Amino acid sequence: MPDPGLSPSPDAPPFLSALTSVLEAAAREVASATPAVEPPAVEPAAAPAAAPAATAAAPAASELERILRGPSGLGTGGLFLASRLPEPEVRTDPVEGVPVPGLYFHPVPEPDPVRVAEVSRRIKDWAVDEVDLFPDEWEGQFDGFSVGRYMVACHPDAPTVDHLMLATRLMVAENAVDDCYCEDHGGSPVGLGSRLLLAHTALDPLHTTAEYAPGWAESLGSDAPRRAYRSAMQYFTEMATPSQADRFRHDMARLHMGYLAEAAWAEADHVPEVWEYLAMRQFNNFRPCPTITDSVGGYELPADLHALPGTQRVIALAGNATTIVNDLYSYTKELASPGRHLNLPVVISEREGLSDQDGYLKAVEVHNELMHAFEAESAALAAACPAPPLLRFLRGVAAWVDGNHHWHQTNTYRYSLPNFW
Ligand SMILES: CC(C)=CCC/C(C)=C(\C)COP(=O)(O)OP(=O)(O)O
Ligand SMILES: [Mg+2]
Repeated sequence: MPDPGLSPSPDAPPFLSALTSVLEAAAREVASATPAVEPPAVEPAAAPAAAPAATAAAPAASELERILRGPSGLGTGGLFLASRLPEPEVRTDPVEGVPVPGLYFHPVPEPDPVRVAEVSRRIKDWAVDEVDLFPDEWEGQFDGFSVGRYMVACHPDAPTVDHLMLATRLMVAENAVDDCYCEDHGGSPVGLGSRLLLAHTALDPLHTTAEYAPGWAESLGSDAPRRAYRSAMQYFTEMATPSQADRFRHDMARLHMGYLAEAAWAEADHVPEVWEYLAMRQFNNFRPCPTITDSVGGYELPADLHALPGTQRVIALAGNATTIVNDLYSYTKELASPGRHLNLPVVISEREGLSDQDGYLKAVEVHNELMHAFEAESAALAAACPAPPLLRFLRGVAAWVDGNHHWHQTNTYRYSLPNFW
């Protein structure tokens, strides 16, 4: 059974080692349960059997064999890339920025500087020449975001820079919508629903009559966020499968719903209950970034495996952990911004009568509990359904979680820690 590129580094955290040992055990089981001869290169597309529920017991060997094969039939050959990718050069020099004391995270090496430089060059060209993203006075903030470094750190298995650019354009476009529609670059809760819905049609197109279609099409070029969404989505749909594009649209609708809840509370100057805030932050969330890890990796997690309740829970837990990381590293930036910017430490302090410091420290504990739950559930899912595309997807989500922390910790242009220790 070829290793689908899942062998973790010797110092991999226990969670990843567990994933790998599950894959090796599954490989042994399938090898012992199946003849040594090579299966036919292309099998007639069989009617997809119901995907096995993520249960404590591993699926039967025949079912396991079907799952391990992944998607088959015409046109699926390209979904399985060479299992060994060249190891990118990584630097071990010390990085700027210190981690939040007490935070549970996995350090990652500094991303490959050659890839970082190429992605940074290409994304700047795209932003300036293709979508006219920002006025000159915002160029420093664009550069300071270091999106090239962010995406190379979060997608270590991307086979090419073209694949990395899929994630990078979307990340920039998503932040442009957040900054310009919701936050401090002209954002406002007033009328946000209308702006977000019209921008969403750049991802999820309007299907209408010949008379009204031109007005809609022209609107997609009317502001930088919509130009960015339109272009980034065009590039994405050219390389992703229709199922992956549909998954992404669903995740972006979740994101936009989260923005609307946050705006409703801002408009009323309301501080939600802690659980209400956590619910909002599960939607106003990095989720649309890790869930494209398969598209950026050049393979596909089949829709039936993505839809498993176990997969959905793992994705939600990972997204929640990554987004609370942002709350913790952006805390001082948000305290300094106009008005009251809600984040988990602020809401805990306000709702539970704790000092700023104690509210922050409790938010760290909430993050750690989410991270442990993510890793435990991911390992359980891998054991219940050890299909190579799912195992690779789970590893990709874990890599995104780790790269996201690395970027937040080391982006000292954008973030700094409170003096609570
Ligand atoms: C890239 C993406 C999908 C973003 C989703 C929502 C979002 C902007 C965040 C999760 C980051 O939160 P926040 O608005 O607090 O950003 P900063 O703290 O200003 O970095
Ligand atoms: Mg923030």
